[in-house]
Amino acid sequence: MSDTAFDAMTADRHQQDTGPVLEARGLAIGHHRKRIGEDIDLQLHRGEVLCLLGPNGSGKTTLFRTLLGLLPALDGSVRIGGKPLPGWPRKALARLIAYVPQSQAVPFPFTVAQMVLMGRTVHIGPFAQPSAHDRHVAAEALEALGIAHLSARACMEVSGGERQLALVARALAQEARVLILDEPTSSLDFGNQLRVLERIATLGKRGIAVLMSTHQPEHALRVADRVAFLKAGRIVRRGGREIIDARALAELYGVAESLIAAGSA
Ligand SMILES: Nc1ncnc2c1ncn2[C@@H]1O[C@H](COP(=O)(O)OP(=O)(O)OP(=O)(O)O)[C@@H](O)[C@H]1O
Repeated sequence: MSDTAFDAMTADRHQQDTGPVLEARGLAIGHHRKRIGEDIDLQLHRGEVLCLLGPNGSGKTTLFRTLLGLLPALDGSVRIGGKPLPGWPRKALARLIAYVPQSQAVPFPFTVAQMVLMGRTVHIGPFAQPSAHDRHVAAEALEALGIAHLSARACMEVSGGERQLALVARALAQEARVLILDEPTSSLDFGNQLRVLERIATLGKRGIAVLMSTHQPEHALRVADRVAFLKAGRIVRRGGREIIDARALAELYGVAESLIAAGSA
């Protein structure tokens, strides 16, 4: 599909706001053909922040990677913008969806600014250099996450949290319509957690669809329009923020309700 055709198609979809931008139906997920989850139905709409909560090993990352086509669906289907995932050309998908994985080593000596500028790759022609606009967007993303001062630093030489902020900045620079963020605040200090959450909420308001996982229910309470609980590879509960209560969390994480109540006292 040409870029122009793709733009026309997605612009048209956005105007009409037809259906979910991302949808899974009866999805089974796993590794090496071994199922770790099934019967997953999920819909993500434009301008919506959907938070996935679930214990360690419940399948959040596996689900994200399957939704992105990085792992094969073992059953069921994934549709992006109404079209089956396997029908999407890789490049078009890369322009539409940005993914921030849980942790990512950066083995090459890129600077933070260069890495964030890489978010623009999907907008730049095969042998072209980044334009002034590309640099501007990347600089804005660095600014938005409060890491402009790290621009010239090597990615290998910044802290894990700073690198995580740079990865979120790279996703912002990509200007994708769908963001999939795997525990985007996991190694951030309190202030940076709030900064990233605030950014996520803003993106939602701007019409970007965000699917994120978190181990902190209070983060979902801050930004989520909808919440889904994933337990042993199945969505066991879904709804608005109000589904996050002590009893539901106790059941999800297998701890006593009194322990949760004590933690929030
Ligand atoms: N590459 C792999 N090969 C085989 N099994 C895997 C692989 N990656 C993950 N798993 C298994 O799949 C299950 C789900 O893992 P996954 O990483 O999706 O969980 P998660 O909910 O993201 O966990 P966490 O909250 O700890 O990040 C786990 O049992 C895990 O051991």
